[in-house]
Amino acid sequence: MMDMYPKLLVDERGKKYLLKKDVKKFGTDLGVVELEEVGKTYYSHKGYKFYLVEPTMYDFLKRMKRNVTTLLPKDIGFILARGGIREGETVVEAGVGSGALTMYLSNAVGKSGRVIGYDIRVESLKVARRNLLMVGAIKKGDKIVGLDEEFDDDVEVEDGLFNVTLKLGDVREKIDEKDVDVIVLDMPDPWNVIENAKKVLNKKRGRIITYLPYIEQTKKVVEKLKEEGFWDIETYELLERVIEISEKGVRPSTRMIGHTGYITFARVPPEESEDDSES
Ligand SMILES: C[S@@+](CC[C@H](N)C(=O)[O-])C[C@H]1O[C@@H](n2cnc3c(N)ncnc32)[C@H](O)[C@@H]1O
Repeated sequence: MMDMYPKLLVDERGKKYLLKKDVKKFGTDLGVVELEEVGKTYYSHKGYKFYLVEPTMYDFLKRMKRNVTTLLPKDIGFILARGGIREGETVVEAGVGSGALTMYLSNAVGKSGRVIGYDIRVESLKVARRNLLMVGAIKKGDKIVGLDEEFDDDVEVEDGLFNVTLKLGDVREKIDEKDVDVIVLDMPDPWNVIENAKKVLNKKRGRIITYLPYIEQTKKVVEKLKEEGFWDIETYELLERVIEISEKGVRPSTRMIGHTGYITFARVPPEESEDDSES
């Protein structure tokens, strides 16, 4: 994983730096550190302590390039858990944005599953492609379907999952995949996707998940889901509080994120059975 930035340098204050694998010397305001093996403690020329370790996916999420608002861990985690997204499933996602959610979807469905990420913006797809390449969700040289462009990648992850396909496309018009287990929509007008979603979702376990910043949008999507017979519909908003623990005492941080989005979950209706005789 994360072959391009396989090193995470952490100073005594907890400040973190993602470093390229060939970096052997790094300068900070706490001095210059000579770096060798990952998994060791080093000291700068000023005597400050540093850890050199592997970054987690969370470290990468916090520092990756982005050109749209990305989902936060609290919402990503709940989408995976309440959505019941598991190994082997086929997930369609739109829009991919910078690929924050895509990274975690890729991990959840594993080697035997796949994630197909749509976006209508080439710039979003290119940023997502780069991020996903670095975490081994896509392979060096992989193209974006629908975009006639070759990529000359300088990153190669050997043991990635390689289970994500990126597509330039509007899911309001068409979803190419069939027998889809989960559709996740982080886009402004998901109600325009519900009819397409209903056609391609697996009737045994197909689910849809939408993420929207406004309650008016959420009401509109829920009304459309009901109209199309979707069931097990639930909407959530999650609040996160960081707890500060110090000598003086323990209390929630005085600052918190006020609002991110409303997350709605629903299941597709099964087909009518052919035998409609009453027993
Ligand atoms: C807020 S961003 C998604 C962020 C993403 N969830 C992440 O965590 O990085 C919304 C994205 O939806 C894309 N989008 C909007 N309408 C779309 C549509 N009809 N089909 C596909 N993508 C769409 C936009 O181009 C934009 O990149």
